[in-house]
Amino acid sequence: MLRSNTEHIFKIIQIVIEFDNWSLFFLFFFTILFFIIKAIQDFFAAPSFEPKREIQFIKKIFHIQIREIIYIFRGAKAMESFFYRSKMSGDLMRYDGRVAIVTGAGAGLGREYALLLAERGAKVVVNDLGGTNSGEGASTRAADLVVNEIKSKGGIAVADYNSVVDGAKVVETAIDNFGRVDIVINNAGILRDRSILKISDQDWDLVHDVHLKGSFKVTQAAWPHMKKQNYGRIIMTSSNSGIYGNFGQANYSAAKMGLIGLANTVAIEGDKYNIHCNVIIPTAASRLTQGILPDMLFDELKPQLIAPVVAYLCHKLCEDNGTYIESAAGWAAKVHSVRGKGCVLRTSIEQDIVTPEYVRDVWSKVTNMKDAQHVDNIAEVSGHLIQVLENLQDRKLNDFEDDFKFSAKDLILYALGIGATVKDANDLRFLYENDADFQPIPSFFVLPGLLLSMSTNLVSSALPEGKADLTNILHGEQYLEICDDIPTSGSLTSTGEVFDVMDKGSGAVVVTNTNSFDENGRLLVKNQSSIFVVGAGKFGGKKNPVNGVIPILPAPKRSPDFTIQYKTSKDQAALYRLSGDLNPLHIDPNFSLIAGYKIPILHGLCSMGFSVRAVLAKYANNNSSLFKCVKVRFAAPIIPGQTLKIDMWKEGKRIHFVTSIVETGKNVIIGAYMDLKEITAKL
Ligand SMILES: CCCCCCC[C@@H](O)CC(=O)SCCNC(=O)CCNC(=O)[C@H](O)C(C)(C)COP(=O)(O)OP(=O)(O)OC[C@H]1O[C@@H](n2cnc3c(N)ncnc32)[C@H](O)[C@@H]1OP(=O)(O)O
Repeated sequence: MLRSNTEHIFKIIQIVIEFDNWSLFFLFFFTILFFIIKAIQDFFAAPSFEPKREIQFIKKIFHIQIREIIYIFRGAKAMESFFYRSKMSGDLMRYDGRVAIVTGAGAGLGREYALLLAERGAKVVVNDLGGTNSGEGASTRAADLVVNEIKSKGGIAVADYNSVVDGAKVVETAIDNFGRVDIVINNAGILRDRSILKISDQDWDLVHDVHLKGSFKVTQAAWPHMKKQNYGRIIMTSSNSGIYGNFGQANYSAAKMGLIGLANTVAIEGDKYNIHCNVIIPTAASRLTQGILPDMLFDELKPQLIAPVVAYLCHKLCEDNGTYIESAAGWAAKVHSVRGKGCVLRTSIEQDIVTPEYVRDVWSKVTNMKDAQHVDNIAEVSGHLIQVLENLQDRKLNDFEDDFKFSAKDLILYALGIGATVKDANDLRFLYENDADFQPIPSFFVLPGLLLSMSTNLVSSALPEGKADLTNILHGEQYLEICDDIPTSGSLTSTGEVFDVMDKGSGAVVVTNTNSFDENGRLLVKNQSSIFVVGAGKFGGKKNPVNGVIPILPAPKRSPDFTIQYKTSKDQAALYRLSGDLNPLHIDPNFSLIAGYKIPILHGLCSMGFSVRAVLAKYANNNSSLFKCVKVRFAAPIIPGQTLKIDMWKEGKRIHFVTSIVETGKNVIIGAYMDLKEITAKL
């Protein structure tokens, strides 16, 4: 028994040494360990018996365990080889019955492609002119060596010494020797590196002939055969020198980029005949890259690490068509172009001029790649242009986006900015975050829309000529609608668009629409702002608004139902601006002079906030949740410190109001109304 156990242990060691899959080995090792521990446990748990029988029992146990260990390890070994076979060879990709032409196959990448395909059953035409790197001379040696190598390994290959420019002859070699052609790998290439000034016509032509024309000619000659057999796999070889440019390689870069263009169309034309054309963008150590790449990189760029990628692209299993694959050093990735969202350069379908100044003003939008996307085909390009025109017709111009975060502190600061005061006990709910009814004053939500307009070129993007800037813009009108329950803190995302542009002679009126959504995508707020751009009129635009611009409404003719007065403070604008509208027009005397005002004027939205407070206090018991919407026109400027008189008329759930200045009697807000969900005032 001892002898047989020793044999068994040797057997186990031998099996373990042969293990390739160590994770599998450890799995089984621990299974066995578990068995042994279990057996020992069972033994000690068993009732006591005579010592002799005990020794017998231990021997028996060990004998059985060792036999079992062998069975288990043998099982593991069998599984290991099964895994190995199925991973490495079980579904071995073969090319039996396929005929492949590999151009420039005398060395480097081409040689590796030829060897790999031949090893896996393809009959290979090893094309190589046998010239130098720069395309001089010719020799049969390079192709012959590769053919001999293939044959010595039992493969089938034939040499072809034609220039790829004579593509028909290359393909003839395939047909004469093997009767068909299934795979074309356009790999032949030369270099004639010179900086742009020094490139001769010959440098240009030769490089283009070998890379671009050669690929075209071989592909064209193979085409009828592939079409007839309803099968073909074509590879074009491009280069990062083409995609990114490389100093001294203008000729080569142009040809390599040309190959991508060639592949794009060949892929489209071949699709219905099951002829696929893909592009490989290799970085490989070859005679073309020797001396160009750093040594450390050069050593790792083994062509045999790229060949399997190309072999896969050439296999019937590969469904890609028109794909560009970059590969190097045992790494591969798909490459494709993307296009930015872009920017419409006209304000309406009627406007048929685009000025360089306008392009300058929106350049950051033209070049913004934030939402860049891949375009699949040329039909998508035309489809997109049609969409642009339809949007222009519907007056949907460019989209703008902005984020707006707010907390209780912002609500309180805003409330103070529009005159809420702790002197009025009813205002505490707007000023104290621990108040049981703490809530925002609804007009706070004009801010996301306004700040989007101020932080982007939304308004100036609408004007065909001349910019809108802080020296010539005035807030003309505002509409605000609250669409859902409003929170006391959160983060909103606002999207904005220019909705209308009017030419009022003395100025242009740009109407913007902004929608603000909460973190869950819920639409909370709609804003529509009309910005009066002084001096930007007379551009030949239309005068009247389009449908959808919310009109102002005249107040009823009778005397007001109710009036409230609020005195603004001299610091009103200084306080209000801290809510975000930092326009210097409202605080900087020098700036206001430039804008045409003797002293800084109050923010329009600040006076609107005062007016909303008045209506809310009178008709909604200061309950913001009853607010639906408000519309105002800013008819004249207000100086901080002036007293506002808000006259109100109740018409159902609509409260019309006009705001005027007590000291001058001048109307500053006209055509205004606020809609409530219900009225709480007892009249
Ligand atoms: C970039 C990001 C965006 C930034 C947003 C804003 C940032 C803020 O910091 C800016 C502000 O808060 S500015 C302060 C608040 N606004 C004001 O004080 C403006 C007061 N209004 C005025 O002075 C004049 O109405 C005035 C000067 C606007 C127009 O007066 P006039 O030139 O005399 O025009 P008028 O002859 O009365 O009318 C000509 C046509 O224009 C229409 N119109 C008049 N006032 C308008 C107004 N406020 N809004 C919209 N349209 C207005 C008239 O209806 C008339 O049109 P039409 O000829 O078709 O009848």
